[in-house]
Amino acid sequence: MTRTTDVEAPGNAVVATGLTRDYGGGAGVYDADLRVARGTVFGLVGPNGAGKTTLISLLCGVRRPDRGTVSVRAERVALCPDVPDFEPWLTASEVVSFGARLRGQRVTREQVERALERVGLSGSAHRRNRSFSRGMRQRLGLAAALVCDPDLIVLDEPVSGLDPQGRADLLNLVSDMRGERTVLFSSHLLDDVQRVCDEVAVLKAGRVVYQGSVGVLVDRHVRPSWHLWTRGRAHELAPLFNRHDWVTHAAPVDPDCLHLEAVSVEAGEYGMPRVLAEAGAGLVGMSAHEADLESAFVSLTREAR
Ligand SMILES: Nc1ncnc2c1ncn2[C@@H]1O[C@H](COP(=O)(O)OP(=O)(O)OP(=O)(O)O)[C@@H](O)[C@H]1O
Repeated sequence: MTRTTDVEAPGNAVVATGLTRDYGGGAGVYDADLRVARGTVFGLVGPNGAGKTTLISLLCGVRRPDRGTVSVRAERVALCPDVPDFEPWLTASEVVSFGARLRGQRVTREQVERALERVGLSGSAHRRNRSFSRGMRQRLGLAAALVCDPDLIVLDEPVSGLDPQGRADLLNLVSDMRGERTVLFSSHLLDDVQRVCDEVAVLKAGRVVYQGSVGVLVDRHVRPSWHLWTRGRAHELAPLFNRHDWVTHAAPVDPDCLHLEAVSVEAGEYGMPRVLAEAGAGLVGMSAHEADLESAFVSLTREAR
Protein backbone atom coordinates (compact mmCIF):
# COMPACT_ATOMS: atom_id res chain seq x y z
CA MET A 1 0.00 0.00 0.00
CA THR A 2 1.22 3.51 -0.68
CA ARG A 3 0.24 6.50 1.42
CA THR A 4 1.74 9.59 -0.04
CA THR A 5 1.11 13.29 0.10
CA ASP A 6 0.76 13.33 -3.70
CA VAL A 7 -2.51 12.43 -5.30
CA GLU A 8 -3.18 12.23 -9.00
CA ALA A 9 -5.26 15.36 -9.34
CA PRO A 10 -4.36 18.40 -7.25
CA GLY A 11 -8.00 18.92 -6.28
CA ASN A 12 -8.35 15.54 -4.58
CA ALA A 13 -7.83 14.93 -0.87
CA VAL A 14 -8.15 11.15 -1.21
CA VAL A 15 -7.67 8.82 -4.18
CA ALA A 16 -8.10 5.08 -3.79
CA THR A 17 -7.45 2.68 -6.65
CA GLY A 18 -8.42 -0.98 -6.72
CA LEU A 19 -8.57 -1.13 -2.94
CA THR A 20 -9.25 -4.69 -1.78
CA ARG A 21 -9.45 -6.31 1.64
CA ASP A 22 -10.83 -9.84 1.45
CA TYR A 23 -11.88 -11.38 4.80
CA GLY A 24 -12.94 -14.57 3.01
CA GLY A 25 -16.43 -15.97 2.48
CA GLY A 26 -17.48 -12.98 0.36
CA ALA A 27 -16.93 -10.43 3.17
CA GLY A 28 -14.68 -7.43 2.67
CA VAL A 29 -14.07 -4.60 0.19
CA TYR A 30 -13.25 -5.31 -3.45
CA ASP A 31 -11.59 -3.17 -6.16
CA ALA A 32 -12.78 0.11 -4.67
CA ASP A 33 -11.90 3.20 -6.71
CA LEU A 34 -12.71 6.45 -4.92
CA ARG A 35 -11.94 10.13 -5.38
CA VAL A 36 -12.77 12.66 -2.70
CA ALA A 37 -12.38 16.28 -3.80
CA ARG A 38 -10.77 18.67 -1.34
CA GLY A 39 -13.08 20.88 0.71
CA THR A 40 -16.16 18.77 -0.01
CA VAL A 41 -18.48 16.72 2.18
CA PHE A 42 -18.42 13.15 0.91
CA GLY A 43 -20.86 10.46 2.03
CA LEU A 44 -20.25 6.75 2.09
CA VAL A 45 -23.57 4.91 2.16
CA GLY A 46 -24.52 1.26 2.12
CA PRO A 47 -26.57 -1.34 3.94
CA ASN A 48 -25.28 -3.00 7.11
CA GLY A 49 -22.24 -5.12 6.39
CA ALA A 50 -21.60 -3.47 2.98
CA GLY A 51 -18.03 -2.63 3.99
CA LYS A 52 -18.22 1.04 5.04
CA THR A 53 -16.11 0.68 8.19
CA THR A 54 -13.59 -1.53 6.37
CA LEU A 55 -13.24 0.98 3.54
CA ILE A 56 -12.84 3.87 5.98
CA SER A 57 -10.14 2.05 7.92
CA LEU A 58 -8.31 1.24 4.65
CA LEU A 59 -8.48 4.88 3.57
CA CYS A 60 -7.11 6.06 6.91
CA GLY A 61 -4.36 3.45 7.07
CA VAL A 62 -5.82 1.68 10.13
CA ARG A 63 -6.12 -1.55 8.11
CA ARG A 64 -3.81 -2.74 5.35
CA PRO A 65 -5.32 -3.67 1.98
CA ASP A 66 -4.54 -6.98 0.28
CA ARG A 67 -4.26 -5.01 -2.98
CA GLY A 68 -4.63 -1.46 -4.22
CA THR A 69 -3.36 1.96 -3.29
CA VAL A 70 -4.51 4.95 -1.26
CA SER A 71 -3.15 8.44 -1.66
CA VAL A 72 -4.05 11.11 0.86
CA ARG A 73 -3.30 14.79 0.46
CA ALA A 74 -3.77 16.08 3.98
CA GLU A 75 -1.39 17.25 6.65
CA ARG A 76 -3.65 16.39 9.55
CA VAL A 77 -6.15 13.54 9.31
CA ALA A 78 -8.65 12.85 12.09
CA LEU A 79 -10.67 9.64 12.32
CA CYS A 80 -13.70 9.46 14.61
CA PRO A 81 -14.88 5.89 15.19
CA ASP A 82 -18.63 5.22 15.48
CA VAL A 83 -18.54 4.72 19.27
CA PRO A 84 -15.50 6.50 20.70
CA ASP A 85 -14.16 4.99 23.90
CA PHE A 86 -12.38 7.19 26.44
CA GLU A 87 -10.95 6.51 29.89
CA PRO A 88 -14.10 7.01 31.98
CA TRP A 89 -12.50 9.12 34.70
CA LEU A 90 -11.31 11.84 32.29
CA THR A 91 -13.34 15.04 32.05
CA ALA A 92 -14.44 16.25 28.62
CA SER A 93 -11.72 18.92 28.48
CA GLU A 94 -9.08 16.39 29.60
CA VAL A 95 -10.13 14.02 26.80
CA VAL A 96 -9.70 16.83 24.26
CA SER A 97 -6.37 18.15 25.59
CA PHE A 98 -4.77 14.73 26.36
CA GLY A 99 -5.83 13.47 22.95
CA ALA A 100 -4.01 16.36 21.31
CA ARG A 101 -0.94 15.82 23.50
CA LEU A 102 -0.84 12.11 22.58
CA ARG A 103 -0.66 13.22 18.96
CA GLY A 104 2.28 15.46 19.87
CA GLN A 105 0.33 18.69 19.61
CA ARG A 106 0.18 21.40 22.30
CA VAL A 107 -3.20 23.04 22.60
CA THR A 108 -4.24 26.02 24.71
CA ARG A 109 -7.15 26.05 27.15
CA GLU A 110 -8.97 28.41 24.77
CA GLN A 111 -8.60 25.94 21.87
CA VAL A 112 -10.04 23.15 24.04
CA GLU A 113 -12.94 25.36 25.12
CA ARG A 114 -13.63 26.37 21.52
CA ALA A 115 -13.66 22.73 20.34
CA LEU A 116 -16.10 21.75 23.12
CA GLU A 117 -18.25 24.76 22.37
CA ARG A 118 -18.45 23.83 18.66
CA VAL A 119 -19.97 20.46 19.54
CA GLY A 120 -22.26 21.86 22.26
CA LEU A 121 -20.41 20.39 25.24
CA SER A 122 -19.25 23.59 26.98
CA GLY A 123 -21.61 22.97 29.87
CA SER A 124 -20.08 19.52 30.50
CA ALA A 125 -16.41 20.49 30.07
CA HIS A 126 -15.49 19.56 33.65
CA ARG A 127 -17.67 16.45 33.99
CA ARG A 128 -16.12 12.99 33.85
CA ASN A 129 -17.18 11.32 30.60
CA ARG A 130 -18.23 8.15 32.51
CA SER A 131 -21.75 9.57 32.79
CA PHE A 132 -21.98 10.75 29.16
CA SER A 133 -24.62 9.37 26.82
CA ARG A 134 -23.54 7.73 23.56
CA GLY A 135 -24.44 10.90 21.67
CA MET A 136 -22.36 13.06 24.03
CA ARG A 137 -19.44 10.67 23.59
CA GLN A 138 -19.72 10.98 19.81
CA ARG A 139 -19.69 14.77 20.09
CA LEU A 140 -16.71 14.56 22.44
CA GLY A 141 -14.87 12.46 19.84
CA LEU A 142 -15.57 15.15 17.29
CA ALA A 143 -14.24 17.87 19.63
CA ALA A 144 -11.06 15.81 20.17
CA ALA A 145 -10.67 15.66 16.38
CA LEU A 146 -11.47 19.33 15.74
CA VAL A 147 -8.99 20.66 18.32
CA CYS A 148 -6.16 19.46 16.05
CA ASP A 149 -7.56 21.46 13.15
CA PRO A 150 -7.59 18.50 10.69
CA ASP A 151 -7.80 19.22 6.97
CA LEU A 152 -9.33 15.75 6.42
CA ILE A 153 -11.87 14.50 8.95
CA VAL A 154 -13.31 11.01 8.66
CA LEU A 155 -16.46 10.19 10.64
CA ASP A 156 -17.81 6.65 10.89
CA GLU A 157 -21.60 6.79 11.46
CA PRO A 158 -21.33 10.13 13.30
CA VAL A 159 -25.06 10.59 13.92
CA SER A 160 -26.07 7.05 14.86
CA GLY A 161 -26.48 7.73 18.60
CA LEU A 162 -28.00 11.17 18.39
CA ASP A 163 -31.57 12.37 18.92
CA PRO A 164 -33.17 14.44 16.09
CA GLN A 165 -31.92 17.76 17.49
CA GLY A 166 -28.41 16.37 18.05
CA ARG A 167 -28.40 14.99 14.50
CA ALA A 168 -29.45 18.32 13.04
CA ASP A 169 -26.76 20.14 15.08
CA LEU A 170 -24.03 17.71 14.01
CA LEU A 171 -25.05 17.88 10.36
CA ASN A 172 -24.96 21.68 10.50
CA LEU A 173 -21.48 21.41 11.97
CA VAL A 174 -20.41 19.10 9.14
CA SER A 175 -22.01 21.39 6.58
CA ASP A 176 -20.14 24.40 8.01
CA MET A 177 -16.81 22.60 7.47
CA ARG A 178 -17.34 22.60 3.68
CA GLY A 179 -14.59 24.55 1.95
CA GLU A 180 -12.50 24.66 5.12
CA ARG A 181 -11.91 20.89 5.56
CA THR A 182 -12.63 17.71 3.62
CA VAL A 183 -15.21 15.60 5.41
CA LEU A 184 -15.75 11.93 4.64
CA PHE A 185 -18.55 10.33 6.56
CA SER A 186 -20.39 7.04 6.49
CA SER A 187 -24.05 6.68 7.26
CA HIS A 188 -27.04 4.52 6.59
CA LEU A 189 -29.35 7.52 7.18
CA LEU A 190 -29.96 8.61 3.62
CA ASP A 191 -31.88 11.77 4.50
CA ASP A 192 -28.81 13.06 6.32
CA VAL A 193 -26.52 12.21 3.44
CA GLN A 194 -28.85 13.89 0.98
CA ARG A 195 -28.94 17.00 3.17
CA VAL A 196 -25.22 17.63 3.53
CA CYS A 197 -23.16 15.69 0.99
CA ASP A 198 -21.75 17.08 -2.24
CA GLU A 199 -20.94 13.58 -3.50
CA VAL A 200 -21.70 10.05 -2.40
CA ALA A 201 -20.31 6.60 -2.94
CA VAL A 202 -22.76 3.72 -2.62
CA LEU A 203 -21.31 0.47 -1.34
CA LYS A 204 -23.04 -2.82 -1.88
CA ALA A 205 -21.54 -6.15 -0.79
CA GLY A 206 -18.04 -4.64 -0.65
CA ARG A 207 -18.19 -2.96 -4.05
CA VAL A 208 -18.60 0.71 -4.97
CA VAL A 209 -21.66 0.61 -7.22
CA TYR A 210 -21.97 4.39 -7.66
CA GLN A 211 -19.88 7.47 -7.08
CA GLY A 212 -21.04 10.96 -7.97
CA SER A 213 -23.53 13.63 -7.00
CA VAL A 214 -26.72 12.81 -5.16
CA GLY A 215 -28.68 14.63 -7.89
CA VAL A 216 -27.33 12.43 -10.70
CA LEU A 217 -27.87 9.31 -8.61
CA VAL A 218 -31.49 10.24 -8.08
CA ASP A 219 -32.03 11.21 -11.76
CA ARG A 220 -30.48 8.03 -13.09
CA HIS A 221 -31.90 5.49 -10.72
CA VAL A 222 -35.35 6.67 -9.76
CA ARG A 223 -38.17 6.00 -12.16
CA PRO A 224 -40.93 8.60 -11.95
CA SER A 225 -43.91 7.08 -10.18
CA TRP A 226 -47.49 7.93 -9.23
CA HIS A 227 -50.45 6.64 -7.30
CA LEU A 228 -53.72 6.79 -9.21
CA TRP A 229 -57.01 6.49 -7.36
CA THR A 230 -59.96 5.04 -9.29
CA ARG A 231 -63.18 3.60 -7.88
CA GLY A 232 -62.50 -0.14 -7.52
CA ARG A 233 -60.72 -0.45 -10.93
CA ALA A 234 -57.04 -0.84 -9.89
CA HIS A 235 -56.80 -4.63 -10.49
CA GLU A 236 -58.37 -4.34 -13.93
CA LEU A 237 -56.25 -1.30 -14.94
CA ALA A 238 -52.84 -2.73 -13.98
CA PRO A 239 -52.56 -5.15 -16.98
CA LEU A 240 -53.88 -2.46 -19.34
CA PHE A 241 -51.04 -0.13 -18.27
CA ASN A 242 -48.44 -2.93 -18.33
CA ARG A 243 -49.14 -3.45 -22.06
CA HIS A 244 -47.52 -0.09 -22.90
CA ASP A 245 -43.77 0.12 -23.32
CA TRP A 246 -43.59 3.53 -21.60
CA VAL A 247 -44.80 1.77 -18.41
CA THR A 248 -42.01 0.07 -16.44
CA HIS A 249 -44.25 -1.22 -13.65
CA ALA A 250 -47.97 -1.05 -12.79
CA ALA A 251 -49.50 -2.86 -9.82
CA PRO A 252 -52.54 -2.38 -7.60
CA VAL A 253 -51.88 -1.11 -4.07
CA ASP A 254 -55.51 -1.85 -3.14
CA PRO A 255 -58.76 -2.08 -5.20
CA ASP A 256 -58.95 1.74 -5.44
CA CYS A 257 -55.28 2.62 -5.87
CA LEU A 258 -52.79 1.79 -8.63
CA HIS A 259 -49.00 2.25 -8.38
CA LEU A 260 -47.45 3.22 -11.72
CA GLU A 261 -43.82 3.68 -12.79
CA ALA A 262 -42.86 5.12 -16.20
CA VAL A 263 -39.74 5.64 -18.32
CA SER A 264 -40.07 9.42 -17.96
CA VAL A 265 -42.28 12.04 -16.34
CA GLU A 266 -43.45 13.21 -19.77
CA ALA A 267 -44.38 9.68 -20.91
CA GLY A 268 -46.41 9.20 -17.74
CA GLU A 269 -48.20 12.53 -17.93
CA TYR A 270 -49.28 11.99 -21.56
CA GLY A 271 -49.87 8.24 -21.30
CA MET A 272 -51.95 8.05 -18.10
CA PRO A 273 -55.01 10.03 -19.25
CA ARG A 274 -55.10 8.11 -22.55
CA VAL A 275 -55.13 4.66 -20.91
CA LEU A 276 -57.75 5.80 -18.38
CA ALA A 277 -59.96 7.22 -21.16
CA GLU A 278 -59.67 4.04 -23.28
CA ALA A 279 -60.69 1.95 -20.26
CA GLY A 280 -63.55 4.34 -19.45
CA ALA A 281 -62.16 4.74 -15.93
CA GLY A 282 -62.66 7.91 -13.94
CA LEU A 283 -59.79 9.41 -11.97
CA VAL A 284 -60.61 10.24 -8.35
CA GLY A 285 -57.14 11.48 -7.48
CA MET A 286 -53.43 11.11 -8.16
CA SER A 287 -50.12 11.86 -6.46
CA ALA A 288 -46.59 11.94 -7.80
CA HIS A 289 -43.87 10.32 -5.70
CA GLU A 290 -40.91 12.41 -4.73
CA ALA A 291 -37.61 11.26 -6.21
CA ASP A 292 -35.28 11.03 -3.24
CA LEU A 293 -32.02 9.33 -2.36
CA GLU A 294 -33.88 6.58 -0.52
CA SER A 295 -35.72 5.45 -3.67
CA ALA A 296 -32.51 5.77 -5.74
CA PHE A 297 -30.63 3.68 -3.18
CA VAL A 298 -33.28 0.95 -3.17
CA SER A 299 -33.36 0.91 -6.98
CA LEU A 300 -29.55 0.91 -7.30
CA THR A 301 -28.92 -1.83 -4.76
CA ARG A 302 -31.74 -3.88 -6.37
CA GLU A 303 -30.08 -3.46 -9.82
CA ALA A 304 -26.60 -4.31 -8.50
CA ARG A 305 -27.71 -7.67 -7.08
N1 LIG B 1 -11.95 -8.25 11.04
C1 LIG B 1 -12.86 -8.89 10.29
N2 LIG B 1 -12.72 -10.21 10.01
C2 LIG B 1 -13.63 -10.87 9.23
N3 LIG B 1 -14.74 -10.28 8.71
C3 LIG B 1 -14.93 -8.98 8.97
C4 LIG B 1 -14.02 -8.22 9.78
N4 LIG B 1 -14.48 -6.94 9.86
C5 LIG B 1 -15.62 -6.90 9.15
N5 LIG B 1 -15.91 -8.13 8.62
C6 LIG B 1 -17.04 -8.47 7.73
O1 LIG B 1 -16.90 -7.70 6.54
C7 LIG B 1 -18.16 -7.19 6.09
C8 LIG B 1 -18.12 -5.67 6.06
O2 LIG B 1 -18.07 -5.18 7.40
P1 LIG B 1 -18.02 -3.63 7.76
O3 LIG B 1 -18.03 -3.49 9.25
O4 LIG B 1 -16.90 -3.00 7.01
O5 LIG B 1 -19.40 -3.14 7.13
P2 LIG B 1 -20.28 -1.83 7.43
O6 LIG B 1 -20.85 -1.41 6.11
O7 LIG B 1 -19.48 -0.83 8.17
O8 LIG B 1 -21.42 -2.42 8.34
P3 LIG B 1 -22.34 -1.69 9.48
O9 LIG B 1 -23.19 -0.67 8.76
O10 LIG B 1 -23.16 -2.84 9.99
O11 LIG B 1 -21.41 -1.11 10.49
C9 LIG B 1 -19.19 -7.77 7.06
O12 LIG B 1 -19.69 -8.95 6.48
C10 LIG B 1 -18.39 -8.08 8.32
O13 LIG B 1 -18.97 -9.16 9.03
